[in-house]
Amino acid sequence: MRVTIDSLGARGDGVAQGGEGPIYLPFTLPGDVVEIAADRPAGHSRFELVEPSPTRREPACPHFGTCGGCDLQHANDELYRSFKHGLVVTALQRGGIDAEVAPLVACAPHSRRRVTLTAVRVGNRMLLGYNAARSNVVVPITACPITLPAIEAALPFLRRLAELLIDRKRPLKLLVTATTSGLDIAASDAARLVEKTRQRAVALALEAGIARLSVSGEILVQARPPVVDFSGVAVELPPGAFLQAVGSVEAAMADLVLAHLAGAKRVADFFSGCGTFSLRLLRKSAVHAVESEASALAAQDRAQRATKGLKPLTTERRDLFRRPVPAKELKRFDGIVFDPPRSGAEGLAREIAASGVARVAAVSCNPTTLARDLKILLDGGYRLSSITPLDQFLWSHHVEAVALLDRA
Ligand SMILES: C[S@@+](CC[C@H](N)C(=O)[O-])C[C@H]1O[C@@H](n2cnc3c(N)ncnc32)[C@H](O)[C@@H]1O
Repeated sequence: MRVTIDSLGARGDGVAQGGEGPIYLPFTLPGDVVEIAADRPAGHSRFELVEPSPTRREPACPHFGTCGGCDLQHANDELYRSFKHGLVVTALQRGGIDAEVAPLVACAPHSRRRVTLTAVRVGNRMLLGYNAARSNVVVPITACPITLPAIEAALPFLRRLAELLIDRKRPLKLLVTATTSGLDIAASDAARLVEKTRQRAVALALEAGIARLSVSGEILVQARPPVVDFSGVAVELPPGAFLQAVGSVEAAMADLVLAHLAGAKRVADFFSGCGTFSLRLLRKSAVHAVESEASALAAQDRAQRATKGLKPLTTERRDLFRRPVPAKELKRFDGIVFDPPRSGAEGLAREIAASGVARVAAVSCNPTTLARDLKILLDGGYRLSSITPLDQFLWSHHVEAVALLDRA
């Protein structure tokens, strides 16, 4: 069957209309004409590109098409950016919200400061890379044009490190973060380390000049504390702690949040992590930071104490899904920022809606749960003053957004 791709689906696959409903074809673009051959031998592509769309361009990476990390390297910038913008527009429409969406804040290639690599042993070979799309198969990589050059250059070292740490029975994960003091590597699902392996891993890490190596939360070696800079406030990252993936996009998110909450005297930062927003807000507002990870709260507390001229910070360890802060306790704040995991912050949004706090900034990595939470706030009397999509996961189908609200 010959079809023309007419749109992109939410996961970045091309969509064509077949007789029995939509057909999703990975790595195709609107305007592509493809021949679908369902009777091809197993393992072969189910379709052939007959006529390429004018929106195609040469992918930047040799692994594009097999590696599952990127969905859309073959799309030109205009199509790619309108796809990401459209993800937020569609989520708002489906959530019953009528709002204008600001242009996408884009990120450049070679800007990602954090990646998670997977290593597996296949026979005598050790493969280090990313999973293929929707699969457990690891595609070994020799390049990764989304990451900062420091991470790409470390791939040979990371392969040698994985050889030492890998457990034969399960995939090893390496969370690699480029900090201002060097690479921070947090390994998980590693083999049980005997003393000799431990020493070899430490020697290898020191020789490669990395800042810190930790395995399953235990620091094996720290040559220098891994530090990130939140607009002039230096924070020492706990092993494995959350960090926004691209520094420039994090700064753009923070600019939006800070401009909206300017003038607030007491701000609550929910799902605060290591203080991405709270530490920046502290230049002008007192902040109460709430988060489930004690190490992340301790990191921002230390950073606040070590930095001159900041307003007071209080921290609270709390499970905000099980125990959202009640509306009556929120009334002591005049600004709120919340930045939950993908599942969103439904319970907290209900409390905020009932609180009457003047200004709210909602940050999200999932447009669908964001739309649900925004609807709760709008129904509770808030007005949406802007919503901005931001791209931290270049060439993927993921998009972040910052929504700014005040009382109507
Ligand atoms: C998307 S991150 C945002 C962190 C921070 N705002 C930032 O920009 O770096 C979500 C944060 O929520 C925290 N978290 C996850 N589940 C939580 C829960 N049930 N209660 C409170 N915090 C939680 C995570 O530890 C993580 O730091």
